[in-house]
Amino acid sequence: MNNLNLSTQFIVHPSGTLRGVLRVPGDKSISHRAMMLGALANGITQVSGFLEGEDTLATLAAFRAMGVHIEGPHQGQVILHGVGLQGLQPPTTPLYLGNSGTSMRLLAGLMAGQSFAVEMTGDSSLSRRPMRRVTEPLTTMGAQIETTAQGTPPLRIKGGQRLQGIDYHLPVASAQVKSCLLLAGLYANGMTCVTEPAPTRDHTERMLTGFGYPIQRNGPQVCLSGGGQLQATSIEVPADISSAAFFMVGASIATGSEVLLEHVGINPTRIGIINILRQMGADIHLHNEREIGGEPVADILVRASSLHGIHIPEEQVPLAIDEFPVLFIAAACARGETRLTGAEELRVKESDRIQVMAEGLQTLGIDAQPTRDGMVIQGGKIQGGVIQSYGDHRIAMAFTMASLCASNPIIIEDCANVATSFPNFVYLAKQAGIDIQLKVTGN
Ligand SMILES: O=C(O)C1=C[C@@H](OP(=O)(O)O)[C@@H](O)[C@H](O)C1
Ligand SMILES: C=C(OP(=O)(O)O)C(=O)O
Repeated sequence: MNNLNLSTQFIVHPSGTLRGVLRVPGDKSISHRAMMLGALANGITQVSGFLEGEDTLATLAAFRAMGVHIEGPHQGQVILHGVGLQGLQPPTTPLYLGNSGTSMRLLAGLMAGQSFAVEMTGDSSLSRRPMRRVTEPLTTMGAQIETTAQGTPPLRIKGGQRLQGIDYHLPVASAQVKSCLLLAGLYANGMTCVTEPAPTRDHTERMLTGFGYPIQRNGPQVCLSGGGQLQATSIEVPADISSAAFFMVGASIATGSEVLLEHVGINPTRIGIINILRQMGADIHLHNEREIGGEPVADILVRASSLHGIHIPEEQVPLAIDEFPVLFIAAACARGETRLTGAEELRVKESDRIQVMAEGLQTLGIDAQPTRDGMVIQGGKIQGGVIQSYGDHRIAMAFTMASLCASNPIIIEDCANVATSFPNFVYLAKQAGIDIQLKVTGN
């Protein structure tokens, strides 16, 4: 996000192969949760590998605004002087959360349990995103929250309410809603249980365990009781598989490529990208598998291969939810038809990722037909063209990878938000062999 009326373009020329050893930045989901739990723990939490992206910095700034002393970030190191679950101070201004849905939805759960009122705002994209999915169950727990008439931000949370535990069945597979309710449950009377319709990322559950908070898992259900304490710990954040995904697809589609992605989180609830690409014929090997701070990690070796279209299994959708923009690029470069169904959630991300990706692929000469809940893509020859990313970081990075199969340059508009999740994307892309220029113009 910038507020100086600057416009940021990527100009990407077709280039040959992707090569090298790359370490992409820290996992966004884990970085957010490390700030939240570290701030609310008793004692000092040391975090390394923190993602210094705009989204996670928004979460960090929110806790500073509520009186938490936080040192850093400095080269991914953050030291949080936890204030305990009851130790936050009322912020003096609304909490501005930029582009970050994760910040707003998870903080909604935490803020519902505070004794003071909070207002949370965001940029134009976040201000369009649906919040009833969190405000409705939080209201059932006893919270008092106002949204716009459309159920979008700003959120005004009254505070000072006694929350009651809830037994909630998620209507959509969403880790943000699950996490929001578990975090509210820390402040609730009795037990809070959340049942998910399909597995979603479980970083909140793993990290709560790491902070010594008892949780019970029973198949699709996870429960905790309010009234406990978080004990400070140290956290090493692995590299983000959602950022690595761009290079996994890039290396798969660019002839002669070989890329080693180091220290990437391979939590089973996040590896849809590996499962789907392998089913399409990708050459992906995991090396040096290990566990770090309760999260599995590996080095991922990807070599070029000849991809073919598939019908993406629906159970993989929540496990790859942020990777579909770049998976659509893989599909455009694959032989035959790729069909995605069961992914209507893509319509309510930073942009409508079904519509925006279909539009961009069509601009590049690909037959991509959007459907209510997915897309049908015929692999083909990618031409050059000018793509609108609509300020969505993952759209901008996905079309950068399309250049590896393109016949002519691709210009991508409105790319500043790449800094929300992957601030050094252009640098790493260049290092790996992509011919990318960043052009910033004033208007
Ligand atoms: O919990 C999280 O950290 C996230 C959950 C996902 O959102 P949903 O829960 O809305 O699917 C994902 O798209 C987002 O980037 C991060
Ligand atoms: C959907 C995303 O993030 P958020 O919901 O936190 O804005 C994303 O990073 O792709």
